[in-house]
Amino acid sequence: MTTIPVDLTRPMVPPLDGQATIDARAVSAWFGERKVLDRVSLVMPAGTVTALIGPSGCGKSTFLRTLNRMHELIPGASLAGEVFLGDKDIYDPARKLTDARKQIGMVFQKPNPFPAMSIYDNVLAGLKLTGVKASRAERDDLVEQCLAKAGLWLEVRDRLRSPGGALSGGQQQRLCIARSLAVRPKVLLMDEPCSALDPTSTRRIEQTIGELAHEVTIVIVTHNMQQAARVSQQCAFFLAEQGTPGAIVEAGPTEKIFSAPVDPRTSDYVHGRFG
Ligand SMILES: Nc1ncnc2c1ncn2[C@@H]1O[C@H](COP(=O)(O)OP(=O)(O)OP(=O)(O)O)[C@@H](O)[C@H]1O
Repeated sequence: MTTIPVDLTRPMVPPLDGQATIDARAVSAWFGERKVLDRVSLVMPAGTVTALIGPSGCGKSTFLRTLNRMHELIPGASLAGEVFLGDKDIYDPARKLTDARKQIGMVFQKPNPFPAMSIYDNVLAGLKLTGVKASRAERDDLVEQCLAKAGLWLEVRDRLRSPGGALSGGQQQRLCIARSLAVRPKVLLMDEPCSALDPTSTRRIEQTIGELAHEVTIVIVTHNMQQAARVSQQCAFFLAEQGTPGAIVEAGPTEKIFSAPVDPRTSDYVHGRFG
């Protein structure tokens, strides 16, 4: 019998390259005449989980939506600035909107699978929209891979033809993560993905975030400071003071933001003194 040498020091998933770094440069956003974000700049490095924190209404979700061109879908909404994915501006007029959406996926606060569609078809729903063709065997593989990465495979492998709406809330959210992964995004944006879930499902999603971070850059909006501390390596604290547009007060390594922030407003917020 011959033995095949295995290099156990090699990571199973290759580390992300700089192409998956998302870099927002002086992003401002308006709803009609009202400016809600003022020149926000933030580098969200490849392979890192970045948490966006701050009180309600300071522009976290708006900023997240500028990162995959969803902000422009809102009637009356406008924007200035640049968002680079790797070395390309996603707002470059020469680039197609669908490219940005394919490369930068999004998971919302409330799980939104197609309720009557099977679990299997839910995972592949994004592929159909982007016109990607795959054989039956390739589709089967992809469904298994994505459900496994989202931490749902073992729970649903025997009922892939059941409707997505028959799953629990936490399972539905992991199904939505699997659906986002099927188009092989470089970045995954998550807008309070656990706020509608119980503590056990929340911990399961947090575990999934930790597992995915090696292959997709993650940006998460959360109101839960413990969650930000548990899942992120970098934090950005947003604030919109006295009717001024939202801006970043401070951003840096999560440990520093929680234990030794520079700005007293950051310290007050992370220690629950306001917001
Ligand atoms: N569709 C919209 N039309 C008009 N104004 C909006 C719209 N969406 C958000 N806004 C306003 O933009 C500002 C920023 O809102 P945004 O939802 O980005 O804040 P947030 O920090 O994510 O808040 P929360 O934590 O409560 O979700 C708020 O003043 C909000 O009222």
